[in-house]
Amino acid sequence: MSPYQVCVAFLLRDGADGPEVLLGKKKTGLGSGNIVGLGGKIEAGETAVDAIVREIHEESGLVVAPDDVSERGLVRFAFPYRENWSQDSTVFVVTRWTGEPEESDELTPAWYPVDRLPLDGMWDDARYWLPGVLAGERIFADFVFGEDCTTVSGHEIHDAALL
Ligand SMILES: CNc1ncnc2c1ncn2[C@@H]1O[C@H](COP(=O)(O)OP(=O)(O)OP(=O)(O)O)[C@@H](O)[C@H]1O
Repeated sequence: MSPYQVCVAFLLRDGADGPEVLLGKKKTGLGSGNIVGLGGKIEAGETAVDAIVREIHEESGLVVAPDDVSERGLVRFAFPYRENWSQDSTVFVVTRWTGEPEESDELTPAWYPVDRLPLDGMWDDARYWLPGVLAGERIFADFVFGEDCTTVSGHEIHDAALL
C-alpha cells in the first residue's frame, strides 16, 4: 500500500521574547492528544499548497494566501506495524495570514516559543527535524516507527537538495 499524502504547516510570529510557532493539540483522529502543526490529508485534485491553505483555515480559522506559504521539504513516516498510518508530509512555514487562531473541532491552537518547543508532547520524529526547519532549514527525511507506533525506531536525514 502506498503512503498517503499529507501536509503540515508551522506559522511563525515575532513574540515579545523571540519567535513563536502556532501548534495545536489534536482533538481527533491519528495522533489525538499530540501537539502538532496545522495540516492534514491532501485531497484528490489538490496541490499540497491548496491543501495546506484549506487545512489552516479549517483547523484555526486563519486565512493564508497561497503565495504566502513557503515549502520547506518532505518528511516521510513509515509505520511497518500499522501500514495504513504511513504517510508522506510536505512541510510548510507561513509568516503572513489574516485573523486570529480559534479552536476548531480538530485542534486547540496555542503559540509556543520556538526555543521551548513542547517536543515531549509531539510526535517523536519532531525532535529530529522541527527545530532545524523553524530555524530556516529545508528538510528531506525518513522516519520509521517501532512496534508501539509511537517511538521512532530508525531515521535518515537526506540532502534536501535532492528533492
Ligand atoms: C508520525 N509522525 C508525525 N510527525 C509529525 N506530524 C505528523 C505525524 N503524523 C501525522 N502528522 C501530521 O498530521 C497531519 C495528518 O494527520 P491525519 O490524521 O492524517 O490527518 P487529519 O486527521 O488532520 O485528517 P483530515 O485531512 O483532517 O481528515 C499532517 O499535518 C501530518 O503532517
